[in-house]
Amino acid sequence: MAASKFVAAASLTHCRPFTCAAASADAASPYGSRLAPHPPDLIKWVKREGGFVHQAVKISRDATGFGLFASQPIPKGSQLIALPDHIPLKFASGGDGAAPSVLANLARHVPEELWAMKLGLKLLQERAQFGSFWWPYISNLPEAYSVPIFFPGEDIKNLQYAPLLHQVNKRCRFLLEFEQLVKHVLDGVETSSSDHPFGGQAVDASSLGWAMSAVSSRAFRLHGGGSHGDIDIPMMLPLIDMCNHSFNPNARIVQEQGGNDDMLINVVAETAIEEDDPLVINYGCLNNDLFLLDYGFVVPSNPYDCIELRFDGALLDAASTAAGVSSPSFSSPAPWQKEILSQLKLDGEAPVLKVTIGGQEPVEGRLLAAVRVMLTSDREMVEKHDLSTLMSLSSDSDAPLGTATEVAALRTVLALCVIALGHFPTKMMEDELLLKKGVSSATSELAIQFRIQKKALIIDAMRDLTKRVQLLLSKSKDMASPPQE
Ligand SMILES: C[S@@+](CC[C@H](N)C(=O)[O-])C[C@H]1O[C@@H](n2cnc3c(N)ncnc32)[C@H](O)[C@@H]1O
Repeated sequence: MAASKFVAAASLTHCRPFTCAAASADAASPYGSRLAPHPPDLIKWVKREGGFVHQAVKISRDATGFGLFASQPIPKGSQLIALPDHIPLKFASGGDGAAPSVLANLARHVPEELWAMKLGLKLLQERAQFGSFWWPYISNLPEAYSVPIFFPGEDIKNLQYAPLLHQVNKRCRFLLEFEQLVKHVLDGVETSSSDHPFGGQAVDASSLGWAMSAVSSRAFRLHGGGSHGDIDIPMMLPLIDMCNHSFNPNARIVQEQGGNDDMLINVVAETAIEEDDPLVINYGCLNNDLFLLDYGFVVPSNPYDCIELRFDGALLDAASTAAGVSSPSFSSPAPWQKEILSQLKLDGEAPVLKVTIGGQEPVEGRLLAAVRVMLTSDREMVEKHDLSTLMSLSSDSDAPLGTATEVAALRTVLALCVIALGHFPTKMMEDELLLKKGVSSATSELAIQFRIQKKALIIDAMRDLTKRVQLLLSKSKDMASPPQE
């Protein structure tokens, strides 16, 4: 109706549009552009609002966009940043202490695993509102994110790794469905009404995706404090979220209970920091799937990266046969073997069939134990060991069920690795050549880096397992041959 269109147009003058401010694309760092072309100084804002920022902390451009750096040496243990309770952006934060009902209603439809979307709704609301307390912070947020939900379809395919493709598709589907739901709910709210959470603006999958990515790449889950007790509350921490990630951090977040049940959030120097060093914190011991999905980057040689496989009798029979086992029986375990598989949660009620290769161990303990147990008929020998021994690959020459079984088990896992590598349409050398020649976009580069890292970790696991097999074989040969005179 014309009348309501007029109202909508009028009300939009009171809200900030979701279309981004024109910011120049930055070739060195395509994700460096911010929502506002010239956002206010975040350090000054935090100080003005009662926070503390160490005099040597500065914000500078780097390859990731921006980061925090030390402008002079900082001694270990120094307080770097402190944020009082009213600065973090939380879902329930707002004038009256409770989320407005339309927003709360929308948030109820967000599944727990996509918690970032819930806080994202609050972020969008504050982004839309002229005069928002958090605008100095929000205007400093990146305009775009390098997470795979924004990859062109070709680069999603270029990831070549089914578990991640599944997650990306799930998130994209959710955003498209949620867009419809938001539209439906907002249809029932007058655009000029103060109940409208986005100042009368329509919200589409793209702005929802922007908000979800802003939160997933920058929010921290910290103790709520006060009435929230020990519950982890996701919150966006202005300025603190300018710290980039490292598994060797020189800073960390520490929470402190202030007066009136308020929570003070501090960043403290964990080591002495040299002049010009970046201030880095550990985002968590995550695999590259999560780093890419939530943060839009890949950690090279990530010690927590792994590949997922499904524990499947037919797949394991094929791997075992390829490894030279004459008649493997993964598809038809004996009752006593089935019992152990159930204890490993690989059979029985509500099994967890996802197993991993790589990461902290070359092969997940549950998979190793299952393969060992399935490749022996010696029930008595198996029953001499507890589950943790069967799951462990502690020393190079451990063979709890005997050398022959151990060699067959490790070769079966090696064959699984070969099968997993075969699922990637390109070889690692081809990928490396592509990167060397130069690819056309940052998203293609990220997708190729991601799949190179997956292949590299499989190859590392294969090297480790091969070494173990060789050691076992040489040890058993030594024992078989009589000592030389
Ligand atoms: C919490 S923000 C850190 C500040 C961010 N660099 C900026 O420009 O606003 C997290 C984002 O920084 C980038 N980032 C952080 N650590 C990184 C790292 N080790 N390697 C590459 N990118 C990183 C990623 O884009 C990530 O989503």
